[in-house]
Amino acid sequence: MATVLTIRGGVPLTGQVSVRGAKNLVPKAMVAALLGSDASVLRNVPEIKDVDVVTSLLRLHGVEVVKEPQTGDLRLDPTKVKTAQMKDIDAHAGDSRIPILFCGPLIHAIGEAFIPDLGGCKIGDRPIDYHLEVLRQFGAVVEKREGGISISAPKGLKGAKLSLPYPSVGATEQVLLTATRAEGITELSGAAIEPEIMDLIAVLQKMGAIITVQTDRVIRIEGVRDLTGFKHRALPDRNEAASWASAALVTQGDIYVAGARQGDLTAFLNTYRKVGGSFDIDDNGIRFYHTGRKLSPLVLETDVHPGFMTDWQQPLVVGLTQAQGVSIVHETVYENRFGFTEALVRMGANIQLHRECLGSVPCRFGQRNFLHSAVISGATQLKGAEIHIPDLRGGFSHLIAALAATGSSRVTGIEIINRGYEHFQSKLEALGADFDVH
Ligand SMILES: CC(=O)N[C@H]1[C@@H](OP(=O)(O)OP(=O)(O)OC[C@H]2O[C@@H](n3ccc(=O)[nH]c3=O)[C@H](O)[C@@H]2O)O[C@H](CO)[C@@H](O)[C@@H]1O
Ligand SMILES: C=C(OP(=O)(O)O)C(=O)O
Repeated sequence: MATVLTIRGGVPLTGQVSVRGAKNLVPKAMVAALLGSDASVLRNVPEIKDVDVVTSLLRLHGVEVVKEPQTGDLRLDPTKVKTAQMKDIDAHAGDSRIPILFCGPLIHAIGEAFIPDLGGCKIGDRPIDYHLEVLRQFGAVVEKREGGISISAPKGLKGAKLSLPYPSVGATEQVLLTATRAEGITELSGAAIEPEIMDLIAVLQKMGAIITVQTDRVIRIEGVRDLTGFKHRALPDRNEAASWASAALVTQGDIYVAGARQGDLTAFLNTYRKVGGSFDIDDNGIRFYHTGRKLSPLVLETDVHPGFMTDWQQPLVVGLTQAQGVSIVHETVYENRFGFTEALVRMGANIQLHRECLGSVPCRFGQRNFLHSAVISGATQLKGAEIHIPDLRGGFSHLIAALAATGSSRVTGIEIINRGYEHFQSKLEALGADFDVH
């Protein structure tokens, strides 16, 4: 029987939550452990589904993954790494996007990799052409097979001069994880430079890698033969922090997010201030709150770092339904990230989607028939509805809309939220949300 969350809206969320290691770093640092000749220790690991998926995939490859009972730290020992059974790997098809990052590390460790079809949020086509192209340039041979791909490098992996057509986070990580132990020098231009990527570079440097981040999105990696294990504390989850910030705005609440770091959230904080949200920063976290004054509409474009992160867009759009006037949001990272607004419209929001680029950030989707710009007119009173959660951030957005709405909402599909929000039900409870689960 599917779990149903019944939410009675209208209660401002107030109190404190903590964010731990970032969903967009932790599973990748776990994959990096495969490159070491001895065990690694990763701290600040959240209990989220993507960590479980990668734990399982690593174990299938003979990596010992042990969680310290006291601290929750993960100890990852790759010394007995081996080829996994294809059928066991395929059981993880559709679970997450991380398996594609196993390619380089597994080829270095055992000469081959079988990768299941990827999962992750359905917010666009999400092809892996950049990943496969860079891997081929390192000398890998990729074969499509039923349920995934097989990949090997009969002549070894060799450094290469690479260029990404778009600063893809995953493809940049693919290059980092492959180049560190490839023979010779790799130069990547058009790289993504998100804070999670910088943290992965920190992990790899601790392992013995030589990586230089140059100006203008160029990263240079000098391949080394061997790497050791690492000890690392994962950077906090800035996307979860931004989600709770939007929850405070939407429910007229006041939430202290322990662990949130200003430096990772600069673009978000600027936007939050412009819309009329307030925040106080201290050494341990950030307090986000609604001031009681009217919210202001704004024009917003998502972008790669250091721009406004696409994963912040969906929760903030709910905030914009509560602003007085017309806001415009141009999504330039994913072609199909506004599907979640359908439920908001059913709840009473006034949102129109457009195929045109309503903004000035160069965008790949303009002439291609994608509803990737939104016009939001507010403020509108949201009312409870039946909701089925479509994806991670869209789902969180639906939850906070339901928490702000009059009446009650019946929400299904909440398992998706566990992919990126640790213990979200107990956090909601701690913030005073009125809901039950059956
Ligand atoms: C687990 C993880 O870290 N997920 C994050 C990561 O996803 P992910 O790494 O999948 O996102 P990318 O940065 O690769 O994707 C950005 C854009 O590039 C396109 N693309 C990407 C690869 C490719 O081979 N071909 C291609 O066309 C995608 O379809 C998308 O339009 O970065 C995104 C952008 O900050 C975030 O929203 C996700 O939360
Ligand atoms: C799009 C997201 O994640 P993933 O890449 O794991 O699907 C997200 O975290 O919002």
